[in-house]
Amino acid sequence: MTVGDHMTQLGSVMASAMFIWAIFKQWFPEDLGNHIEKYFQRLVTYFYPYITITFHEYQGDEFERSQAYMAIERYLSTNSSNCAKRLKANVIKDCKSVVLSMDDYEEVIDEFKGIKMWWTSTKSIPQQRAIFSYHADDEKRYYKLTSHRKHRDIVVGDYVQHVLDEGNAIATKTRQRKLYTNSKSENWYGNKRTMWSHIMFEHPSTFDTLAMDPNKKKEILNDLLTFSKSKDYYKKVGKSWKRGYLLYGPPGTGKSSMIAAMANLLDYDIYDLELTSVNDNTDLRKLLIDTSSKSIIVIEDIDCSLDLTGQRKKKKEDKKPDQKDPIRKKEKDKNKKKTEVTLSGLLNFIDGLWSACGSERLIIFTTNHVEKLDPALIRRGRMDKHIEMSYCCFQTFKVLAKNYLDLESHDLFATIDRMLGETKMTPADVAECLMPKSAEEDAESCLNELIKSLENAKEEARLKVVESEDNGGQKVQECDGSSDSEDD
Ligand SMILES: Nc1ncnc2c1ncn2[C@@H]1O[C@H](COP(=O)(O)OP(=O)(O)OP(=O)(O)O)[C@@H](O)[C@H]1O
Repeated sequence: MTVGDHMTQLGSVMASAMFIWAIFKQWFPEDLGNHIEKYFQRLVTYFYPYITITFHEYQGDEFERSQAYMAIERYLSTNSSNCAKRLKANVIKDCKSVVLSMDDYEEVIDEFKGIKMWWTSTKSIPQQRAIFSYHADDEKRYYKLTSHRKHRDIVVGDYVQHVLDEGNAIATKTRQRKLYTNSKSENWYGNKRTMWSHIMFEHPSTFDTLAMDPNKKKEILNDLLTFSKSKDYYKKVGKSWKRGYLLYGPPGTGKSSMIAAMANLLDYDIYDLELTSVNDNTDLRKLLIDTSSKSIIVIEDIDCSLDLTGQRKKKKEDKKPDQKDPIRKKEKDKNKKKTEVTLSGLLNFIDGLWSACGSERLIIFTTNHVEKLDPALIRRGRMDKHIEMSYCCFQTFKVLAKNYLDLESHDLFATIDRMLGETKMTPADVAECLMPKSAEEDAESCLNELIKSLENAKEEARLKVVESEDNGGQKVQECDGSSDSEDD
């Protein structure tokens, strides 16, 4: 008879005993019943020849999924999915591959140094669950490892460590990066797991495809690589291992493309934090705690997300009546209603005590209006590196021409170089011109289209200047006129 058979028999004997006890318990006084139950449990433990260890998905009040649970999940998916009969399938990578894991209450057997280990995946459902308030997220999952008591040292020491190491190694090999976004605070319920939702992150932008000044690009690349290798350095200087980047520049200059390239370079997840969906500072902290290491937390268009812009300056401005500008007042009121996250809450999020949870993290703000931001928000130490993404220059154009047309040189390049110096066009607009619109369109016609667009942009800019000069002149005349009338 195998250990498994013994275990099954013992299990059923004990289950029967428990059942009988449950029937008779009601006939005993409560105190006596509890006493008997306690000693009965001890007796069972004494004779039970196995040890069991449970690994819970969430431990105590922690927000994060247990690292051990996740490592075991990966280990069992890889090593035991062949023998499990009931499996859960997770489809990943655009439905191209499937990862199998044990279904609830499924059992598999693993072998280590000739010793059998039984793994069961189980879940507990809250006892006082009300039928209407019950939600799948309230279930608490755990893995149960059972083995013979005589191998206790090997099981607790070597085997558990082996499973965790293997699980972590699998994670590194099969890691699929994710793009998270936060759901509205009102929709968080159950066991804290609904704060972030995600999709697989598969953005093609890299530092090779990113069009910008090559020296600036190299500097950013080196900065990122140095950061990712500086765990010990950060520890030595007593700083938490994170770095802040401020990306600013007009729309269409590649701020989002830069973030994607950073994530691809460092193999990090992205948390796209929508501040307007966060109720208050407490919720902001909860979100932060629920992010993982090796990640980028992005707040795009920080100037629009919140009424955080130049709060100190704002105090002075507040004295100016908003009645003069009803649209601005309306906008401000709308922002106030949207969220109660404050500047100090956000500063805490970036470098307060809670920000030290997790490590190897980038925090990135993007804005189209850097001048509007409160200096406290972007001072060095918070936003360590300020990166300006600017209009297309010739160097930028050359990268785009290589990406879009496979061209490294052309007779028209000289004209484009001169024209880019004379007018402002974003890389997004240049890229649009360079993209062939039909199979017949060749590289030269794309370059000609770009030249035409540049001419148009130059003409539009010239007309704007003339118009504003005219308006300026008119205003001066009006002023002169009014002073004349006063004199009169
Ligand atoms: N510097 C760049 N290098 C390569 N491609 C770029 C660059 N800038 C813009 N593009 C192209 O233009 C598109 C829009 O750029 P992107 O979204 O990165 O700009 P953005 O600055 O984030 O704009 P917004 O401020 O409106 O979000 C991208 O999909 C990309 O194809």
